[in-house]
Amino acid sequence: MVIFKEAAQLGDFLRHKVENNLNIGFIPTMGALHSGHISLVKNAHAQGMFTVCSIFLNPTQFNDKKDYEQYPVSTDADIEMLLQAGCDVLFLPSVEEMYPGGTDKMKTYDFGYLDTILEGANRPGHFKGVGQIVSRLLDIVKPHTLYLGQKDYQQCMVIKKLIEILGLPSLNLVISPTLREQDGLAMSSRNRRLTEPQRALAALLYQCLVSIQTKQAGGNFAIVQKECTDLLIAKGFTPEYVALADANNLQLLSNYDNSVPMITLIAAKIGEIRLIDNILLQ
Ligand SMILES: Nc1ncnc2c1ncn2[C@@H]1O[C@H](COP(=O)(O)OP(=O)(O)OP(=O)(O)O)[C@@H](O)[C@H]1O
Ligand SMILES: CC(C)(CO)[C@@H](O)C(=O)[O-]
Ligand code: BAL
Repeated sequence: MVIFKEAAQLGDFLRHKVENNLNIGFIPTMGALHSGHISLVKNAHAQGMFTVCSIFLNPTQFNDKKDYEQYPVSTDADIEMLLQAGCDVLFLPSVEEMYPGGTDKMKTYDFGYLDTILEGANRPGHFKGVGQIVSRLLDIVKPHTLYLGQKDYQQCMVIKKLIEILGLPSLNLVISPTLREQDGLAMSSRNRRLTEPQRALAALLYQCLVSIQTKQAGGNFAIVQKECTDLLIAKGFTPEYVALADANNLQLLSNYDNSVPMITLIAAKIGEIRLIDNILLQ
């Protein structure tokens, strides 16, 4: 695996690979890698991509300074995992490399409705920062296929819109299923910050999602939503949302509606750690 810290060098290297008929598969991450990230790398590798992963803790997408400062970092272990997974290139830039004119100088994108609900409403400025960094990364890496995880479902929709705004119709987007721990907790870098008692409770998010799915037949979402919210609060969580939406466009639904594909999404804090999860209803 080749490691690059400079955008221009990586760009030159990848241009050469494309001239030699390789397809670039790109997996952007913020590091502290786990098996969920590695599943994306392995997927790209299995699809015959020349596989590029980036690790960059992007300051502009953190609305909470403490969350940024305490985000787990484990670069040596990350490199080892990427090597094992068959990753071809790791891009490991500095903040200066990604924001050469400073973080204020970057172009921003308007994601409209998507930025006003759920993660957008609860993390002001978050998607603006995601748009800034993903547009910069796409410009450097110029991938054929971009690999993202369903755990960040709203982010996937925002990036889909970004791809439209940037006018990149040939860029293929692959969204991979959420990898979970044995008790159902979605794998997440932030899980590392959970204390043992917090970790023991954390699978409650997934259990709530499953109960929202199970109770859909003839059910009343408002009742199930309240049950989940009350249960989360009783167990010491601070829920931010327990939502049901049209999976095509994230229009929020006040009740189950079998005429559209549905997704249920939760965000809740346990102590200082903010966790999100979702499942598509079947
Ligand atoms: N459990 C998972 N299964 C599959 N893909 C995942 C999983 N967790 C994260 N990803 C995907 O990996 C990519 C990089 O995510 P990121 O580096 O933010 O990790 P993360 O675990 O989501 O971190 P955190 O939840 O703490 O923000 C994103 O596309 C994300 O959706
Ligand atoms: C897409 C991303 C790498 C942009 O910083 C980040 O939001 C993430 O890891 O999901
Ligand atoms: N995993 C999405 C990026 C973030 O939480 O900032």
